[in-house]
Amino acid sequence: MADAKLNVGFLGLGIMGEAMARNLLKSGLFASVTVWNRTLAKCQTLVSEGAKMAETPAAVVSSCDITFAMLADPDAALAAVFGDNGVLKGISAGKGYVDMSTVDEATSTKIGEAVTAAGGRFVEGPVSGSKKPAIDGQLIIMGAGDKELYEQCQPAFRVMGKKSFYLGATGAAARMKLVVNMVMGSMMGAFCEGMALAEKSGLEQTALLEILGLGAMANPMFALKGPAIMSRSYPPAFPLKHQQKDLRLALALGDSLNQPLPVAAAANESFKAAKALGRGDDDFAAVYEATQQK
Ligand SMILES: NC(=O)C1=CN([C@@H]2O[C@H](COP(=O)(O)OP(=O)(O)OC[C@H]3O[C@@H](n4cnc5c(N)ncnc54)[C@H](OP(=O)(O)O)[C@@H]3O)[C@@H](O)[C@H]2O)C=CC1
Ligand SMILES: O=CCCC(=O)O
Repeated sequence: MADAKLNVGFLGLGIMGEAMARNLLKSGLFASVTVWNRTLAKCQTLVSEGAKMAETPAAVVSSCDITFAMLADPDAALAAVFGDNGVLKGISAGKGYVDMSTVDEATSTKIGEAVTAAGGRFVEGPVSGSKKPAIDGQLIIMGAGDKELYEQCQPAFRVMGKKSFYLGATGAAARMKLVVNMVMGSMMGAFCEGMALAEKSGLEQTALLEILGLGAMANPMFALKGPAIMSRSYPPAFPLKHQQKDLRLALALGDSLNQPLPVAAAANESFKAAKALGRGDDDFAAVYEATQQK
């Protein structure tokens, strides 16, 4: 992307995608930024800020050199590529497709093989960091797949993130992201149980937060989510349904390798319970609600 300005596209304008696409737009590095979202009305804000809009993934890809995607889950990622007027209908020789959604290796591999069979190039690029890091362009990007495309994406990755890692062949970044989010979900599950036990045993949750924050377990997630848990108010930054999806996919990876994952399996049960309570669209800190069931 160093020479002539490229036309870039973005599929999926949810919590993360809208912020990431906005940063591409604001950077001024690209000749154009063309966006698509399944619910097309959600494109309007970015269009009012200077983005172009296309009515299908195929139309985005055919008008862009590189298209990024940030979609909910494996079903969404596959639908955008293989569906009617999907990515495959717009791919041609040399075009790049970079899927930044959190999906499993099988999904990513299927997409990568189809894109390359059509003459395109493929990188998977899932991210760590939530709504605020996405807004601030401070995501951590895990890349794998076509190394040349990964290098060509560096200017875009620097706009969206603070650091990117090239991890190897397609699948490596998907696996890394699932491992990272398995640890995160397990930590959040344990943290919420601690908050619940503190409260039930007559301790101040604020005191627990302060004590945890001063010791070896201090971390930004407890500091950020602790107050939300105390107020039992969970505006979504990372929707709980996506955290449960990531635990489910990580457990499936563990199954396929005979890797015991008892802590993650228990955390997954808590997230499933919270989802059953109707908390799927709340922030993943709402797993606390599963600890409040009688
Ligand atoms: N939020 C976070 O903190 C982080 C999220 N992630 C991952 O990033 C991805 C996006 O997350 P986030 O932005 O929070 O999610 P949102 O739920 O806010 O957005 C999901 C996006 O996927 C689209 N979508 C859902 N189903 C389909 C489908 N069948 N076909 C096409 N498009 C579909 C939605 O379109 P529509 O508007 O029409 O519903 C929307 O654009 C997920 O994989 C998530 O795990 C990774 C890091 C952090
Ligand atoms: O996949 C979501 C990750 C959220 C985070 O890293 O804070």
